[in-house]
Amino acid sequence: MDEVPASRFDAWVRPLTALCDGHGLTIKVPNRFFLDGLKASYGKRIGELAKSLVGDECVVLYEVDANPPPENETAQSELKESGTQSNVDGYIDPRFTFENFVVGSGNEFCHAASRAVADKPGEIYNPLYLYGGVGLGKTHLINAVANELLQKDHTRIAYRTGERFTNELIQAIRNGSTDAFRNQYRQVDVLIIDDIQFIAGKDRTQEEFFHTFNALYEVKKQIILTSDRSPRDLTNLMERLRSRFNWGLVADIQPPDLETRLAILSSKAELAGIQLDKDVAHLLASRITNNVRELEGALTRLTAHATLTGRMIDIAFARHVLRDLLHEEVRAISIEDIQKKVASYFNINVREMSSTKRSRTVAFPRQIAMYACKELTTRSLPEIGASFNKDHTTILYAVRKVDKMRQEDEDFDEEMGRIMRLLKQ
Ligand SMILES: Nc1ncnc2c1ncn2[C@@H]1O[C@H](COP(=O)(O)OP(=O)(O)OP(=O)(O)O)[C@@H](O)[C@H]1O
Repeated sequence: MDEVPASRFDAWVRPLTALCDGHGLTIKVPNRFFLDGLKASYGKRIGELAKSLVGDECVVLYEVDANPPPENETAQSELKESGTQSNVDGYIDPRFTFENFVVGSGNEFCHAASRAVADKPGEIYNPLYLYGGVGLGKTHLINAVANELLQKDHTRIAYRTGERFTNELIQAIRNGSTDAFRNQYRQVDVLIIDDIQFIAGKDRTQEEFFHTFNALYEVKKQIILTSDRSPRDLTNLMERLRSRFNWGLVADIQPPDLETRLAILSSKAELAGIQLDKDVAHLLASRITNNVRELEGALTRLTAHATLTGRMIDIAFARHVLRDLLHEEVRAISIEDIQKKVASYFNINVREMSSTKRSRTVAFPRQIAMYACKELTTRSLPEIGASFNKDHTTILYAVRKVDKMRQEDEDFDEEMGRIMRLLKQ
């Protein structure tokens, strides 16, 4: 109790009930919302205390209590006050903070840009447009910006997914309440839209968003957007929106390298209050390479299995529990396989794949191989680049070029289909 101020003790510790059975500690919490806040604020410390009380092998399990004690509302109201969620229209996830975001290759630029925006919203990078593949931390970063802003002052934030923005607009049109729809967005200091790609191809939504964008931008309110693609690659997007998305800072997030994946695992394990064996961490980080969400999911699965069966998480256990996930990765096609097969298809020497020759007979098959590597393996652009002796921008260029050709040329698309099937055999 000495470690936590009285108000926070009442809010976060008093509503808990704990049960210790000699191997582990089960903590009952009043609800899911409370659980997220508790883990983010005290998960690490609870894990440490449990170990010092019960022993190093102690596993902490959290359970949502079906019959919570009546005084449990304190934490929610405390969260509302400290995080001033009342200034928020939408849900900001309290778990996603800058403190628990691991910075490494692939995300450092997006991280720095997000930090800068959290420091000076509306002033330097407006809009901030973050894009990149699935599960790489975009949502985490934009929530971190929002959480940071909520700590500092009374910034009013609207947080939406592109899908929800669209659905709300459809609803407003149906109800004849488009004015109210418009107004709610124009009164905020920061507008955050996750997965803005969703509005592409939806003319009315784009039109509405265009006006909201202008209204906020003119009065220097911060706009933050995420997408799975760069503005340039968002087909079916109005040109005037595309150009606006480029007015501020466009930053791409790449899959983390091995070192960063290990650091993320260790941070997530620490937050969950578990000790992860080095070899197991290495097994996961080297096999699950381009999606942090999957990496986190693997860790959660391992922990749950270990807790339920009372087993230690060692390599054999991890291989068994995650056999489907790891097996799939083992079977995955390698870059070398692709280089060999594409070279033989086009009748060129496999060494040309990493040579500097630029003649079309060599350069084009090489670009096709680069494209196939991106499509069929889980390797990141820099990793693919290294296998071709090129940097990641050359790979990106090749991927885009082949993609575009496939869209525009039916015969080529058919041939590419054949090549891809061959590569998968
Ligand atoms: N660098 C990181 N440090 C800590 N956690 C991370 C990091 N990158 C991603 N994560 C975690 O991975 C999970 C997926 O991240 P997030 O939801 O932000 O991905 P995303 O890029 O928004 O994906 P999607 O495009 O599918 O929405 C989250 O739990 C997030 O906390």
